[in-house]
Amino acid sequence: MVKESQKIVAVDQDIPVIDMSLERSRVSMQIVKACETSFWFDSWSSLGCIIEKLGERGYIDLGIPKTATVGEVMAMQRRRHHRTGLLNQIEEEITKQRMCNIAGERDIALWKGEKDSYRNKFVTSETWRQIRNAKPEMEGYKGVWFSHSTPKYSFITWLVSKNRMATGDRMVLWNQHVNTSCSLCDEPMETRDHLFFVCTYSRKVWEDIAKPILQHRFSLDWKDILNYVCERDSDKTRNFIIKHVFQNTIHSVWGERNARRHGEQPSPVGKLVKMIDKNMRNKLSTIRLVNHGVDPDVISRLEQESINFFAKPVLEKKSVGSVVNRPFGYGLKNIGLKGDIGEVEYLLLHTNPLFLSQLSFGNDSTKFGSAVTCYVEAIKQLACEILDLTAEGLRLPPHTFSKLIRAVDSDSVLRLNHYPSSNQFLSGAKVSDMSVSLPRVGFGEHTDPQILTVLRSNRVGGLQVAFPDGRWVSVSPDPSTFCVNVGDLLQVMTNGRFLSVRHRAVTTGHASRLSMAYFAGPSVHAKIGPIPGIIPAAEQPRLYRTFTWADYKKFAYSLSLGDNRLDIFRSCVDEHDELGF
Ligand SMILES: O=C(O)CCC(=O)C(=O)O
Ligand SMILES: [Fe+2]
Repeated sequence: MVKESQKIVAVDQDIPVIDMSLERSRVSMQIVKACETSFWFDSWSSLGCIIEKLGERGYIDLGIPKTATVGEVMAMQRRRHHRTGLLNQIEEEITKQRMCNIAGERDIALWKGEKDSYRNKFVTSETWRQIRNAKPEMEGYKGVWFSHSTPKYSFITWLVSKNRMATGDRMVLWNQHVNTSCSLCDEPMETRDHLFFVCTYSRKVWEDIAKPILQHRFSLDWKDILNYVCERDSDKTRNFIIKHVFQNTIHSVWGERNARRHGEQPSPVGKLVKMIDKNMRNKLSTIRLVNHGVDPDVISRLEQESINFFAKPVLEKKSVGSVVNRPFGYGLKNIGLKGDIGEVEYLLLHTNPLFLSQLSFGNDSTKFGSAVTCYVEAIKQLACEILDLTAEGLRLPPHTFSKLIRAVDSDSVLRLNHYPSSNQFLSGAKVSDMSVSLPRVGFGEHTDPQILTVLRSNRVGGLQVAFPDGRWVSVSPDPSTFCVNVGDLLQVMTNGRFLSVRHRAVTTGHASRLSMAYFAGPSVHAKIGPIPGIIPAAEQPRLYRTFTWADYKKFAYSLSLGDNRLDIFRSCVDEHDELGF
């Protein structure tokens, strides 16, 4: 039983290791009945753990071996009289248990929960609460620890909020001759509250970054800022952005301060602002949409139709594409025209109503067609809402982006991807031939070309997103939400303020995965380039030249899936084309 409770603590490597011999008496498991219960190490009586009361000497004093169970002691032990009261008390407990006559019964493990209640169900969170030593909540902890925070930023913010950084006022306590002045502005005493965000340098950084977000709540006072950052905002995205920007600024200002102390060249305010802005954009290249308002029926209808479709024989599936030109229609393993291969089959559909009306899905034509149409209509609406919010955030006219999607000749597409389970693997390998737990490439690494992608998958995971530091991070599957990815065109139009996100899908074959990706694109004739309102005149050069979506597509077809398709559109000179926005 003791081993059992130790195992529980060791399950998750992220949970700190806890010495159960110290915690056992307070914690987890109580044994009310006896034959597998350790006499010494389980808490079977009102005295708690006997080993903790007597120590190892107790084996001799009581004449009971270390490995004895309560059941064995009940059966064998004859009552003895001792000189010490505690030993006699234990003898009494043994007698009491014997009178209950439980020796031969099986154990029932009860887990100690809140308010000292016991139940036979194990709940990790309750056990964790029992074994941890809860300290009072730290002031401002909500601004320090939050989900999806960047650990290195949270860590520094934690130290700063506890005022534990080696600022001038603290260093002078250890060494009177230390230079206490602020390395950023030469103020004679560098304190936490001065460095963040009163100093002329960090104040400018904070103003540039945070004023547009915080507006009338903008402040330079450390306490005010921390309080505001900890407030709950009903808008979760805004909440996240504020916290992240706050932490990122602290991290960057501290980095700049250290660099200067160590004799490095000062960075101008603009450089730091750009860096923080870029980090933020990287964080937001993929977002998850919850409470999106799309009718679940519309989603499940298309999901069911897709399942039915992919269950058909390959020849039948291929016939769907017979009336349309490549790349539309059914695809099996081959992605694009350059030999990219994945463990996937898909159906690529143009969302133009005329195109959809030309498709034939055999007997199920009307049902499939109407499921696709309803889904596309709902997701297009959602994509436009997101794009309008994006335009608002960038202080651009409201429909700057969405009007491209709403255009009658918008080139938006829908791809239904099916990653089969191991017994359906497309390569023809038998289950026994391969290790199903080794992830295989389902859809190779790439960025999505269009403006925005709205992606939904079933309960099976597989989507991974590349982080700037090179890590691949798995996106947990949640069929009730959508993942929204920034596409190449949005990167161009925002002159790199948003970055298209590199992602891929892997498949282990444990279960069949279905994803539905709506790619919101403009008309093929649309001119794409950085939107004039977004280029802050002298500070940031125009990163891309103007091109049409047709130009991009033509070029993209000549490349492999993972190639960078934007490099050739990078501008060398500062152009001033008429974009018509
Ligand atoms: O299936 C997925 O999760 C990703 C698919 C994808 O990236 C795509 O279709 O472009
Ligand atoms: Fe994609």
